[in-house]
Amino acid sequence: MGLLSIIRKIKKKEKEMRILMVGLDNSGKTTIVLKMNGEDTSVISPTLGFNIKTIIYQKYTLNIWDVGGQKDYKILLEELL
Ligand SMILES: Nc1nc2c(ncn2[C@@H]2O[C@H](COP(=O)(O)OP(=O)(O)OP(=O)(O)O)[C@@H](O)[C@H]2O)c(=O)[nH]1
Ligand SMILES: [Mg+2]
Repeated sequence: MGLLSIIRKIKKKEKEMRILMVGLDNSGKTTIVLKMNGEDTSVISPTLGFNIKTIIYQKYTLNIWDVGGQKDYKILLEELL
């Protein structure tokens, strides 16, 4: 199932949504976000805290929260979930 089908299924009416990227540190979360946005992925550093990137995908606005996977950020993640 593609990203657009998943989005359509979850929220048929809402055009803006928040996507939380979670996973272990060094697992490739930031790389995925950058790739989705067509950005360079040749130099990537561990995410400190979190970064928010807004991507317009067809008629949807996706606010992607890319959360650092290091154990120091587990408390932060619990707050965001
Ligand atoms: N071989 C390979 N390396 C990858 C892939 N995706 C990401 N990487 C590399 O893995 C490393 C970590 O990628 P990140 O995107 O920073 O991982 P992250 O999950 O955001 O890490 P944190 O921010 O620490 O939580 C980087 O050096 C990437 O270039 C992949 O599909 N294959
Ligand atoms: Mg990262």
